[in-house]
Amino acid sequence: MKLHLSAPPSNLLKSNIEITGSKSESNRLLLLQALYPNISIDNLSNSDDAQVMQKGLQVENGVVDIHHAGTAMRFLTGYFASQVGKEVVLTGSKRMTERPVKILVEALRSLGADITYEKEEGYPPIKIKGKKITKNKVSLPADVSSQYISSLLLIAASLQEGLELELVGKITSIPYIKMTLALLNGVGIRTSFEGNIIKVAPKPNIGATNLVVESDWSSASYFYSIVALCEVDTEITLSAYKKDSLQGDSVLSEIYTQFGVETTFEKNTIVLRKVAHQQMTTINCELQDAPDIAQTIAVTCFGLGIGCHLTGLHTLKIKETDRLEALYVELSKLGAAISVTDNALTLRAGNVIKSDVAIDTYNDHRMAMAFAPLALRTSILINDAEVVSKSYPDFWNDLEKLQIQIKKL
Ligand SMILES: O=C(O)C1=C[C@@H](OP(=O)(O)O)[C@@H](O)[C@H](O)C1
Ligand SMILES: C=C(OP(=O)(O)O)C(=O)O
Repeated sequence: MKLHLSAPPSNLLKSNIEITGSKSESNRLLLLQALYPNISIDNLSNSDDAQVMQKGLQVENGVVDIHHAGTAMRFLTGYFASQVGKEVVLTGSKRMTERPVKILVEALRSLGADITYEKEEGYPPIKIKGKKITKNKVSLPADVSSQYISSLLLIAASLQEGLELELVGKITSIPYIKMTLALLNGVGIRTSFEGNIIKVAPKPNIGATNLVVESDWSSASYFYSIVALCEVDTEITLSAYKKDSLQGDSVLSEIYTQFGVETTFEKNTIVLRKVAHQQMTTINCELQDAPDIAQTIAVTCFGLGIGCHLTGLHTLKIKETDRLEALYVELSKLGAAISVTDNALTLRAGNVIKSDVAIDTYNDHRMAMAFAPLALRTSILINDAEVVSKSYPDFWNDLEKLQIQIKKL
């Protein structure tokens, strides 16, 4: 599906949007619920990734296809490795077979798990024969993906002796590890995280516990970008959010003050308001803790004609696509002066934005959603726009509630 997006010349918006639960929190809680059936969950994510996770958890034997869902791939690897009597082949989309799992597989093997590669060493598909895991100490590199660590932490309390992890190297995407620990604590599991050691105490059972998932902050990022690109007094209200979020991407509320977006927490909503402000020429942003909002921020800067230097982006190359390369190609098509390295992106201030450029999305939901707000500055086309369903199936419907005109071509 190819979409043509445009907006009327005056863009002063006022709107309310409801976003469903965080896909990261949802996929963690779904796994915990499979281990501890007394857990109930409200405001689950309606994303494809949460759906494949739910389906995957129901499989006892056979093939589990998690499509593009990185968290499902990594979290289910730990889950099936520790489920005695279950035997599955875990696989996914073509891109998923290029996203590494070796660090996690080696950590699980050193704990006694039975996992073998079906094709290429280090990558899905993998065959997992569930085993009782009795060892309780493992050390693993922490600088490639936090999802390997979360995967181990999520099964940790269900193991006989609990688990102690030693994290080696610079720890990446730390808020996601802290989110996992906070959710474990939320269901009554004891944990500690000191220096590079994480300990999780064993917990065979959990009593009736209800958890409400906060809505997805990464999805909120596209509305931050829209408000930044709109006129003063534009106001978008998003629900349901809270100030003490577990999601690292909530740092958006601070980052976007630089673009004149003010956030107010009112009851269970956030109100994003465009205010008059001094526009900067260039911003610097370290995103090691919030890699999923890099694309949104780069495009906002381009739309505003602001330069940026974004760092801490080393994990972007192994996500749904090589996001650094994809940003380089697509922003260049629009007229940007951009350069990227293996872990950083630099955009020069003051570009003219070319009209009617068709943005390729590379099977990456965030490419489609990050570029959509540019419709407020010029008309733009989005190729394979259905990719958004990975995290935000209602995205285009919600965009239509704003004054963005969407035509299917
Ligand atoms: O644990 C999670 O829910 C996630 C962790 C991050 O991955 P990395 O730790 O691989 O950066 C993030 O990019 C991903 O969208 C979700
Ligand atoms: C990287 C992402 O997801 P995952 O790694 O879970 O596929 C994302 O949603 O931006």
